[in-house]
Amino acid sequence: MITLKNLRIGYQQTVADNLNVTFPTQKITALLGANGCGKTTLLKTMLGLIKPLHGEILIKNTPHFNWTAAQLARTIGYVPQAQQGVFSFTVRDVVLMGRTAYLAWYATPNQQDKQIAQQSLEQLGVAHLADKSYMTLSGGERQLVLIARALAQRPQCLIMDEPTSNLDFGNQIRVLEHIQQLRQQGLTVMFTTHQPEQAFRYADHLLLMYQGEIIKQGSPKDVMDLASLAQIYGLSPQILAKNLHLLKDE
Ligand SMILES: Nc1ncnc2c1ncn2[C@@H]1O[C@H](COP(=O)(O)OP(=O)(O)OP(=O)(O)O)[C@@H](O)[C@H]1O
Repeated sequence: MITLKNLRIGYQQTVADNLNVTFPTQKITALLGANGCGKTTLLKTMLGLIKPLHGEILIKNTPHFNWTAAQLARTIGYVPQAQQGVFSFTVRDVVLMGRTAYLAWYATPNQQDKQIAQQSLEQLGVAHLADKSYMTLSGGERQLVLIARALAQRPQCLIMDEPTSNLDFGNQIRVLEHIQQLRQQGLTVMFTTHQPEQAFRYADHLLLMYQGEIIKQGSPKDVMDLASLAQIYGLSPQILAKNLHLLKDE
C-alpha cells in the first residue's frame, strides 16, 4: 500500500537516504532505531508534512504528490505521541476532529460523523470518557482517544509515533493488543518504538534504522539478532543479552 523508492528525507541536511521499503498491506510494521536516527522525520514525510529531498513515496501505486491533503487523511490516520496533543475539548470533540477530512470547509459534523466518532470510541473501549475533558485523562486514556480519533478518519493505514511511550505496563499491552485487533480488522499499521521486545511480539515486519539507512528489514525473527540491535543502540552484544530476555538463547 505504501512504498518508499530511493527516498531521501531530512531538512536542510539529509537525515536518511536510500530508503527502499514496501510496507506489507494489512500487517503491522515496526520501526526501531536510536534517538535522533530519523524515525519521526520518516513518518512526517510519509504523511506529507515534510517534503522528500529525493526519491518517491507511492501510495497505492500513485506518487504521494498527486494526493490532496484530504485524500491522504482519508487513507492514512496519524497517531502522534500522546503528550503532544494539548486539547481543551471533550473527548467526543477530539474524536470528531478525525472527521475533518470528510467535511467541506463550511460544514459542521453531521449525524453520521457523530455516529462514526461514537463507534470509534466504542471500538477502543473508551466511550465512557466521551464527555470528559481530554486534558483530564491519563496517558493511557489519551493514547486510546488519539487512536479513536485516527480511526474516525476511517483510514486504511495507521501511522503511530511511539504509541506506548509514557504508558504503564498494563496500558502498553492494552494499546498493543488494540493495534493487533485493528490489523485483524484489515488495517495496515506502522509504529515506532524504543522497545525491541514489543516489536518482536507484535510486528509482522520490522525495519531497523541506523545512521541514516534502513540496515535490515523483514520478519522480526529474521531481522532481530543481538549483533544488529547492538549496532543500532551502540551496545555490546553481551550487555544487550543481559537486558533482552527474548534473544538470550541466541
Ligand atoms: N524541524 C527540524 N529541523 C531541522 N532538523 C530537525 C528537525 N526535526 C528534527 N531534526 C533533526 O533530524 C534528526 C532526526 O530527528 P527525528 O526526530 O526524526 O529522530 P527520531 O528517530 O524520531 O528520534 P527520537 O527517537 O528521539 O524521537 C535529528 O538530528 C534532529 O535533530
